[in-house]
Amino acid sequence: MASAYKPEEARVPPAIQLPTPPVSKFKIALCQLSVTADKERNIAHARRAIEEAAGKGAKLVLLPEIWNSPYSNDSFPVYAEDIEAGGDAAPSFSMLSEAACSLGITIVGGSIPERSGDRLYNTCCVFGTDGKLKGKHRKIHLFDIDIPGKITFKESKTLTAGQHPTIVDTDVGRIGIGICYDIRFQELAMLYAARVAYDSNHSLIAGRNMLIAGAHLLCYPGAFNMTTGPLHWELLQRARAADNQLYVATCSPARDTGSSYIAWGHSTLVGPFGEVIATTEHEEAILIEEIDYSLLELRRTNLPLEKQRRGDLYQLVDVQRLSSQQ
Ligand SMILES: NC(=O)CCC(=O)C(=O)O
Repeated sequence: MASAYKPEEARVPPAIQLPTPPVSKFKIALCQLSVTADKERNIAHARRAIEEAAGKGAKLVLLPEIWNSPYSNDSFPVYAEDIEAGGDAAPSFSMLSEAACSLGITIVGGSIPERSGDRLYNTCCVFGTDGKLKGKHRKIHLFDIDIPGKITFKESKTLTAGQHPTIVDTDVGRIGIGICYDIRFQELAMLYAARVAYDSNHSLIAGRNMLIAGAHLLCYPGAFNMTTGPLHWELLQRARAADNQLYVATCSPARDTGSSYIAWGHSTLVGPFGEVIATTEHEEAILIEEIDYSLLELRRTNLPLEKQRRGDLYQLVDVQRLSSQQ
């Protein structure tokens, strides 16, 4: 007997169109920066890199995970900034806001240690072309791993995990944000990619730094390590891009073999077919590449995964959304 399955009826609620991005083509810059123990130098160095990227035509600049501080549990409390207080309490944050405004670009500001009350977070701030904060993502999945003889790290010794996925509407499209270890959790990327309208006007869900309905691009500032980096870094980026048929951009600090945590480097841009568009080695670099959003529809027409998804057998559930409805 023929199956009664009708994919277009199985989705609840129905998928909406991918939102039309405000630009079709633009240049993104991945600034793979060297990071030192000198915070002032790190800030000035990042400012120069952003300016150079903008001078070369980048409309979106992505910075690395923890670019203003060494990546260590000893350093996080020392270098942390009070983003909500701003001003002198948050010099890295203030620099990014000023740079975005004066250069007229969007900045996905990598991440910095953030202090909020008695808690510390690993936080990415997104700035619009007016320099205003458009979104703030606190790393949701803390990097706690133990591979004996290779790498052991426990971010949870000092950091608290964020509680919300973050998707931001910018002048260069709808961007889902994750920080490093967040890339391992495919559900987060799927949630960002899901073309499901929860609110009739797609407006912000009350009290949450979150908007759902079809990201064009996922940005992951990240500092993978010398053990998992060679095996997983590119694999995960390509998987997130191919599964969700969108762009994925990552940005790492440059490698410093003298530091306690040695970053893998290899900042990369991946297209919606899972193809590596551009990548770099482990030294300092500013990678500038074009993003062409017309490829999103093309690849989704080539491979109509959204129509073929078996919503009658499995569905992605946003548990926060469900619990806010109860
Ligand atoms: N900073 C991080 O989250 C590192 C993640 C990482 O190296 C991994 O293997 O995952």
